Amino acid sequence: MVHGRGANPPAARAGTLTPVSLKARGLRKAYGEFEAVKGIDFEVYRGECFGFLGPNGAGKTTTMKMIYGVVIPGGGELSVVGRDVRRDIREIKRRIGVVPQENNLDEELTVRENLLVYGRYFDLPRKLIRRRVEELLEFVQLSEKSGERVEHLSGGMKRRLLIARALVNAPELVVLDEPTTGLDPQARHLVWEKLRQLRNGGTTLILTTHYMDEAAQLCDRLVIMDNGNIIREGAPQRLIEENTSPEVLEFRPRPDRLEDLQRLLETEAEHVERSADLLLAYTHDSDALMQAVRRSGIEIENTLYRRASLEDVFLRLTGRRLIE
Ligand SMILES: Nc1ncnc2c1ncn2[C@@H]1O[C@H](COP(=O)(O)OP(=O)(O)OP(=O)(O)O)[C@@H](O)[C@H]1O
Repeated sequence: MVHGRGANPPAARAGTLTPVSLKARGLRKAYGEFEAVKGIDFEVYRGECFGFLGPNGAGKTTTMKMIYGVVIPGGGELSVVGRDVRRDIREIKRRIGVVPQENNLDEELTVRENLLVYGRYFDLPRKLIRRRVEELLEFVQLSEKSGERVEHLSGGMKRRLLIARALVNAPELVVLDEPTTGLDPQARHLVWEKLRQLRNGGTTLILTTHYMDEAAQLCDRLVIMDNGNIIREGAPQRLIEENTSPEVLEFRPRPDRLEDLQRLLETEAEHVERSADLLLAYTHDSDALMQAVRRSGIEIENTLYRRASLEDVFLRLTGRRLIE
C-alpha cells in the first residue's frame, strides 16, 4: 500500500481513539445575501468513504472548501481531524490531502516536478519526499510519464496526478471535489480503483459528486445535498430501500397517450415520476405492471426496465434530476 501504512488500523494510525474524523454542526456559509450552505450537520468516521451527492449549486464545493480552509464558515462548528477549522487550519492542512475540482497543476513542470515542488510545502526531509514521490507515481500509474510536462497529459492522467499530489504528505483524510467529472469511462474506472485502494488502506475519503453511480460505487455512507441543505443521509443501498421501490419501468409513450398512461400508472404503480416525455413507474412487481400496461392497449414507443438507483431517490425527494 502507499507509504506502507495500510497495515495499521485507522484509529491507531491517527494516534487517537476517537472514531470521528470530521464533525460539522449547524455549518453555514452565505455569499452576500445568498445562503450557499444553510446549517448542515454531518460526521465522517475514520477509514470510511463519505460522499456528498447533489446537483450543481447544491453547496458541495462550498462545504469542501470550508473543510480544507479556503472558505471560512459563516456559522456553526466544523472540526477536521479533531481540530477546529477556525483555530487550527495550519495543522489541518498538514494532515489532510486535497484534490480540487479545477486542475491547478503547474502545466510547465514535469509530472515528477509537480510532486516534488508540492512536497516542499511540508516540513519533510527531502529524501523522504523523493522516495514518496516515486511510490506515488507508481501508485497512480504515472511512472512512465514522470519526465513529461503536465500539459502533455490526458485528462485522466492529470486527475491521477492531482490525487498523487494530495497524498505527498501521507494524509489521514483526503478531500476530493468531483474526482471524475469530465473523464471518459475508462479513466473514471481507473480513478475509482485508486480511491478504493486508498480507502482499503485505511485513508478516510470525502468526495463530492453529481454522478449517482460514483456515489453508489465508492461511498460507504453519503448525504444527498440540495439547495444548501442535507436532505438525506445513509448507506447508498439503504437510501434506495428506504426512499423508493426497487424496480423501475421507464416508458416513453406516444406523445398523445402520455396523459392516459400516466393515469394508468398512478393506479398500478407504487409511485410515478414524469421527466419531460418520459414516465418512470416504481414497483416491487414489474411483471404485473407490464401486463397491466399491455392490457390497456396504450401505444408505447419505448420501455426500459432497471433497478432503482440514487438518481431515483433524488428525483423522488426533489422532483428534479441530478444532472439536468
Ligand atoms: N464565491 C462565490 N460568490 C457568490 N456565490 C457563490 C460563490 N461560490 C459559490 N457560490 C454560489 O453558491 C452556490 C453553491 O455553490 P457550490 O459551488 O458550493 O455548489 P456545488 O454543489 O459544489 O456545485 P458544483 O457541482 O457546480 O460545484 C451556487 O449557487 C453558487 O453559484
